[in-house]
Amino acid sequence: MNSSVRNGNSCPKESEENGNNETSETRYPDGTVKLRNPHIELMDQDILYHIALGSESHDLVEMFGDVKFVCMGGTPKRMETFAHYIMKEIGYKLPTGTTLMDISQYSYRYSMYKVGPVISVSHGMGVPSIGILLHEMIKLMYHAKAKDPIFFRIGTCGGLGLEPGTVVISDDVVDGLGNHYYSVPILGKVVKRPAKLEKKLVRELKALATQDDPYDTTTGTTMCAEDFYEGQGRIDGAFCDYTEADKQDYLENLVRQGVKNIEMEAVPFAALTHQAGIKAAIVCVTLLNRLKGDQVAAPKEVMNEYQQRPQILVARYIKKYLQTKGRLCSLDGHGSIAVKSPRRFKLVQQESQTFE
Ligand SMILES: O=P(O)(O)O[C@@H]1C[C@H](O)[C@@H](CO)O1
Ligand SMILES: O=c1cc[nH]c(=O)[nH]1
Repeated sequence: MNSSVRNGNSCPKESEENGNNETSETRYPDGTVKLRNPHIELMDQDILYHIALGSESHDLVEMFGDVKFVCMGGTPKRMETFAHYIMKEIGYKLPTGTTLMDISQYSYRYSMYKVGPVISVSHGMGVPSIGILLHEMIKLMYHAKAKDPIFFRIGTCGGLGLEPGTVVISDDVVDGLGNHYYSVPILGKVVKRPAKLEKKLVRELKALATQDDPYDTTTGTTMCAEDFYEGQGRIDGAFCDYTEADKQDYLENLVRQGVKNIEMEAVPFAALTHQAGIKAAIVCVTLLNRLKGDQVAAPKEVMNEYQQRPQILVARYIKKYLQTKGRLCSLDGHGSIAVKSPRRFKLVQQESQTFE
């Protein structure tokens, strides 16, 4: 098949690309998500196959209408852990005798938990896997009529010149060719979707890192690779046709271009949330310094502790947001929010930045 590049029409015009593409094209005035797909509303039902939900089989407004945050990360275990952690952090109480359930368990693909206004969902590894999940999560937010949802990726990565365990908030993303867009072959042509993250959200997250954190939190460009081994310049895959020196040159060149970390989902995550007009951020912890090696060799306990770090930062954001909105957190255990009178917390007073 002849593959050509479809330009222009597929990329929003520059005027649409300020901020997070929050134009009348991407949001309804009440903050609910607008789908840029005319076919969906003409369908009798929309089956969200990979998360085991459907617009007719489930009351999605009742189940998910209160969602404010969609947090995703690679593994089901991390996202189950995050669900329990955020439950404690926001003071959410489950009804007596109940436990958290994996809402998508019968998809046998992704795992999803809901804790009041927070969804915690696994996305698997790599671009196609997170791409499919993003289509279905964006449609879920649309069907649920959730207002102004914010998406987070809570991930792991390889660092470039950073101490292992450093938290990186992505302020830009590139693919393995240095492109700032998501290239998707559609109907035999490559469509380019700008991969953009909202800078304000990056600054708000960075401001939540404290001097007391026993690790660094930094911002920078994230490279999204198509593969863990050769795609990230490793020499320990099943195949390798380059030398250690070639690899070192490549990684050092990335550093000169401002790349701080390498993972495998940043580009579709930034592009599809941007396309949907959804605020989004990527927070990853480095498991190793790629300038010093390829093997992920940290012991399990160390790795588990590292993985909590992005969760801690995102939980601070969620707590602060709910505090600022006066919604922390007399949750009644049924997914609805009983609003408490707003309290101004020390953290809110200390920070000069406010949430919209
Ligand atoms: O969120 P995770 O830890 O899955 O992110 C990175 C990128 C790939 O999915 C995976 C490779 O080990 O880890
Ligand atoms: O080096 C690493 C570590 C975690 N995840 C990646 O994609 N790369």
